Amino acid sequence: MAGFRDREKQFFPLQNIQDVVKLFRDQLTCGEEPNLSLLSIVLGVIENILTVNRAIPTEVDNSANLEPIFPVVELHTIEALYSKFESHIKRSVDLTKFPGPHATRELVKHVSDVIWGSLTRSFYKDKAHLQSLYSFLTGNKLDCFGVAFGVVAAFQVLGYKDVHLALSEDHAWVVFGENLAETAEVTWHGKGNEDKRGQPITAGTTEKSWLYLNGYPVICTREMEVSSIVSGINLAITTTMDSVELGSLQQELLWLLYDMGHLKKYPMALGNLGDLEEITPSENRKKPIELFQEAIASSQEYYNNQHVYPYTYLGGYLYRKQDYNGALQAWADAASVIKKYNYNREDEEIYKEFLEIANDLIPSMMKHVAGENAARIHHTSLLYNPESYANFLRFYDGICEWEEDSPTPVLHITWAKQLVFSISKFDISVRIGVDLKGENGDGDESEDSEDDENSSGETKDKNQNVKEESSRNKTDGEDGEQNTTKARGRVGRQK
Ligand SMILES: FC(F)c1nnc(N2CCN(c3ncnc4sc(CC(F)(F)F)cc34)CC2)s1
Repeated sequence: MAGFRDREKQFFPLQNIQDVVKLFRDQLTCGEEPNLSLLSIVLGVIENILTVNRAIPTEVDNSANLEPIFPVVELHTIEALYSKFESHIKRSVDLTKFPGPHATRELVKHVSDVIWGSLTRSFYKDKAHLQSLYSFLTGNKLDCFGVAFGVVAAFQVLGYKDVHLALSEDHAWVVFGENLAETAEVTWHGKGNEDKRGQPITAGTTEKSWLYLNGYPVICTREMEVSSIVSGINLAITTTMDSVELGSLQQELLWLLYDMGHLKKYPMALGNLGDLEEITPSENRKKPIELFQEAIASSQEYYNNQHVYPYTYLGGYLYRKQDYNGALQAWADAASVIKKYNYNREDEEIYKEFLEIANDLIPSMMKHVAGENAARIHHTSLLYNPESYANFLRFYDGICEWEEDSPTPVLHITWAKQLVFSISKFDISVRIGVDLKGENGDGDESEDSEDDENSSGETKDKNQNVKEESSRNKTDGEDGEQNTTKARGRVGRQK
């Protein structure tokens, strides 16, 4: 049995974060493919101990031992799980019927059936911590992403190099065959949708569909498949508490992958790293805002700017930083992406994202600035800012265009009520386009409003972005736990 080569064995036992980083670095630089099954099992063992099976020593006085709890991961634990996966896959797939170097659709469907067939019938598929092979091997449970990843890891165990993970913002499938020209569903999506496992993903399916990113999904290399399991580490101990150690491990591994260029074409992983940096800034590393902007640039450069999450990552961050003008611009940009799609019943996740922005975040932002008397008096508030108003309108315009020609309606009475509430907070001067201050762009007074127009025909506005540093109240719970300070609703992976 192939099992482990001495090269992996030398890194065990894993006693701390640096040991795990060294194992990953070796796997990513050793010249051969990184071993997806090994790395998924290692992350699953650590995640399980730090979140699910948190053995907090009750009798020990926790306030005394400030040492964070990092589990010691023994070689025999990993070896046992790895060989269980390897033998399960090799025993279930008779390759004599599949001679060629490339996978076939029949074989992809069969491997998907092997993974699928091992899952316990009744488990709550939305639960957290079901994404790794550890969950598959110890609990026979996998979430939607986990099944797709499991198929790809199984093909690596079988010696195939052409089966790779394809990722959208809320679904996963595989590409395979010569030049990765073939696609196949291998997992389910959402609730109450019949799975289409084995079927190709055709142009008809992907066109104007957010779930398939209009044909611009992330096509993973082996190294990007490693990025996907690192990005998929779930820090949640409870809905309000995250593991500090697990977050630190995820952050270190994402920087390792970033430095090696394996996040370059993976906008969501860049956004994930930006979130981690907001919570626990690393010295001498890029700032969150830079990472969110790199995620946007990645989508623009590699995915025809068809991804929405890069803009909502940025919008959420700016909102938390109370840079409300910036947040409105990012959300208007997000709406300018979604307007190119038609909304259908399998797109609920992105619907929830825009619903929260329109009916929760923007209204509470308007309430917040309406109370800022100083900004009101000096007209520096966004309520007097024509650019903010323009972004606000562009946001709603994008959502209306998204709804046009869609088989499923988007807007309903709550959207309309919240629109009326928010729009009424803008000052009459920006809504009717009169510049009450009478100042034009170059600062001198002039009655004639024509002069206020600059070359691009926009009314220049002296308003600066209204920014106040928000003091992020991070309160640590028990030793090694941290209240999640993320203001956004969870999307995509199951929390
Ligand atoms: F837009 C912001 F508010 C977001 N905050 N978290 C967001 N997530 C975080 C995690 N996430 C992801 N992060 C990395 N890779 C992937 S691949 C994928 C689709 C599926 F799960 F494979 F089906 C989801 C996803 C989904 C998007 S968007």
